[in-house]
Amino acid sequence: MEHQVQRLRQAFRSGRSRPLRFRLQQLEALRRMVQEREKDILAAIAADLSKSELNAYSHEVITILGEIDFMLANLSELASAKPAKKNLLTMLDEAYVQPEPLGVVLIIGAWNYPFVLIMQPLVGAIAAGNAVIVKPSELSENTAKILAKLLPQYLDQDLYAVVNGGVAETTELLKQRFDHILYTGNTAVGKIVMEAAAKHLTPVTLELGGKSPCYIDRDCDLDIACRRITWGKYMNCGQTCIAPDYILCEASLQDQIVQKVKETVKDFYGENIKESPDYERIINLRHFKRLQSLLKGQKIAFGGETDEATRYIAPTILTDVDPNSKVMQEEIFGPILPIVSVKNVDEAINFINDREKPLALYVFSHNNKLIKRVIDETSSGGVTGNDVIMHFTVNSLPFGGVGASGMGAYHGKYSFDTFSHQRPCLLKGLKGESVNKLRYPPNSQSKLGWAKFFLLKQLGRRELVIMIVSVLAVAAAIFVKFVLECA
Ligand SMILES: NC(=O)c1ccc[n+]([C@@H]2O[C@H](COP(=O)([O-])OP(=O)(O)OC[C@H]3O[C@@H](n4cnc5c(N)ncnc54)[C@H](O)[C@@H]3O)[C@@H](O)[C@H]2O)c1
Ligand SMILES: CCCCCCCCCCCCCCCC=O
Repeated sequence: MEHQVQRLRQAFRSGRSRPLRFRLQQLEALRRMVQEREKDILAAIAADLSKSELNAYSHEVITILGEIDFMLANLSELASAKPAKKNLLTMLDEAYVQPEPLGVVLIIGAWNYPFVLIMQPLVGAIAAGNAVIVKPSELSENTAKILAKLLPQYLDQDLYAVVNGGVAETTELLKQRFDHILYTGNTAVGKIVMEAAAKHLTPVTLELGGKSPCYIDRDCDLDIACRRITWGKYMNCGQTCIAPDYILCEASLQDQIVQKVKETVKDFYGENIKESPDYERIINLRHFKRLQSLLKGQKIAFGGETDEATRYIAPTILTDVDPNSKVMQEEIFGPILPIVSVKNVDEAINFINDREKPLALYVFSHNNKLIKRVIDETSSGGVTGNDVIMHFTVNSLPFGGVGASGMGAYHGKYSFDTFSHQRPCLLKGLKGESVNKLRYPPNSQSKLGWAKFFLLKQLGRRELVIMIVSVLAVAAAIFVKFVLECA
């Protein structure tokens, strides 16, 4: 491992990853890889998640093609130096912020969207000019294998590497010094990653999970709300970090919601859900058993069937759920949708604020003021109003958590920024020592007065013009006086 990181560091130090032309070439190669090897990639994702290739394409491949296209179109602007506002003391100097690559970065992915969660940060890290090691999840082993096979065929092998393996390999990897780590996965391992990173003072982006609430207001089109929630909850068999984890609503809405979700499930997946190519399976037996245990003692209003041999769990709704029950204590990450009743929106807001900050928050209402109020009075990684999941798809929005759901963000410009250092640069000339005397010892009251004037005075464009005109006027007056006196 140490040797591998060293090799990448050496390649990074050679400066090869920095020129924009090189970064663009690598991103184009990545796009070629996705297009030319689409079949292999889809087959791997499909095998890992019992997913149809059509769904693998729309859940994972579209996002990556969009992200690569965004970077190709915007890289030169993102990577350019941005002029910075100056003060009176530095008025004649050049001040700008120059994004620079961080160095060698590590990206650790999770199994539930195994392609996106490696590739999307990788696009940002390459665009920002870094060397990168990616560590796909061992639980989605087919995608891990295809990434290890394909990435070296298309990308510069000295700058970008894939390490595959489980806890032992990741633990070893985390002993190495990186310049940034982006980790996606559960909170417990997030803490392990952050602790390992702290030993080297390596900054981290932690893309974690949590229980994302979904509040349905009485003043709402329930048909539409339930259709959208059904899509987002049961997509990928509920194994989506931003799936609506549970519903909060007034008790009187509960039965209607159950009925409408039930009808939508039938529309989406047919009479025999097991036969539907659009309904996935639970990733492994451990998660299957964990999910089964969440059903114990609950009122199952719909679904609840399980089949261990195929790790099938039907789309399920639990009603009258006690907030203290197990299903409300951990992120569900499966196709189980509890409904917890609240008296009104105030109680919903308190319910959300009494718990860890979630990765996503959803509110359904005709009343925009109510939606804004819920946003203003709570906190979460991201929000979608009157829909679920969709904020993930907008790459002009930063994607990430807050508090227990993570730190930092990526996607689009935010990925570029995450993997860059915003380097402040001030370039001065070697003249102007008369002004500099103000900061050289010995200090005095008068120097302090001038320092205050130069550093604290906020001059807008108008004041600057007045000042320049005044200086010119004084100069002109001196000149005229001098010329007239000499004449
Ligand atoms: N915020 C997001 O974008 C996002 C996306 C997907 C999943 N998630 C969250 O991730 C969780 C599900 O993922 P998971 O954690 O089951 O995925 P996982 O089991 O695939 O683990 C994630 C990564 O951590 C590594 N890992 C596991 N144990 C480790 C250890 N002891 N030391 C070092 N590395 C270790 C794995 O090898 C893997 O690469 C959920 O909570 C979900 O909400 C978040
Ligand atoms: C025309 C149909 C297009 C549908 C696009 C929907 C894309 C959904 C992508 C969801 C990906 C969510 C990944 C979340 C990562 C966390 O688990």
